[in-house]
Amino acid sequence: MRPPLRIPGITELPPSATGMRIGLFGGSFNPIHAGHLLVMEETLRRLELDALWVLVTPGNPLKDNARLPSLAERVRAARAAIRDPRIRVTGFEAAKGFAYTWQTVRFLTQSLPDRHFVWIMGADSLADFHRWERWRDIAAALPIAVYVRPGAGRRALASRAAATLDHAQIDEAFAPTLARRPAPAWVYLQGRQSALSSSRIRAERTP
Ligand SMILES: Nc1ncnc2c1ncn2[C@@H]1O[C@H](COP(=O)(O)OP(=O)(O)OP(=O)(O)O)[C@@H](O)[C@H]1O
Ligand SMILES: O=C(O)c1ccc[n+]([C@@H]2O[C@H](COP(=O)([O-])O)[C@@H](O)[C@H]2O)c1
Repeated sequence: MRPPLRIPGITELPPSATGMRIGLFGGSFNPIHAGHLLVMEETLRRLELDALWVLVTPGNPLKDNARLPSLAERVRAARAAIRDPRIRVTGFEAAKGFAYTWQTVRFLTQSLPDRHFVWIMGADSLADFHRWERWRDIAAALPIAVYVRPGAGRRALASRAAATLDHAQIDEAFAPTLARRPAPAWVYLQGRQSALSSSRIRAERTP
């Protein structure tokens, strides 16, 4: 029998977790803000997820991470900001030595094949998704939910990834079925929006 998988920050993974629908929300969270919390709340509800795992990245490979606060600080702040017990925060990618999302996705989908994982991203991330390492493998490994973000919608829907995956897009009316669909499958979720961004918060902090 497979030994139980331990992921720091993700408490129990009981046998009853089989079939659970779990959202994976990766980010730099430098810092976490109300826009992130809105995406978590809305995707939990609209995708009818059982749980959501916040994956605090050691560093987005497409960003300059020279001034990124430590992983521990960002994990701590994210935990302090989140009240919903269905949401767990982990920085486990760093401990595993994963620099790229395809590695995280492959590890989780292979280690826990009886869970239904969905990757969650804001619309700005879809616009750049074709620049992610092995992005086609990510899209082939698990369904993806893209959440609307002010100023990013047009760029996202006109992006290379959206065009390549056009055949796999489902109507948002079917969002509750997304997690159980075979990949590739993705949905673009419209809804309440937040114009907040970490970069704006950082800029306002700088004297
Ligand atoms: N206001 C928002 N609305 C929708 N999605 C968002 C919003 N803010 C962040 N996201 C999404 O949350 C995830 C993590 O984002 P991240 O931690 O980089 O925050 P950010 O505000 O985009 O940061 P920065 O401004 O430094 O780029 C990404 O998928 C991003 O698209
Ligand atoms: O794997 C990649 O090439 C890759 C490129 C850009 C972003 N990502 C991931 O996308 C998530 C969002 O990153 P960020 O910085 O926009 O919050 C986070 O989990 C990153 O590790 C991953």
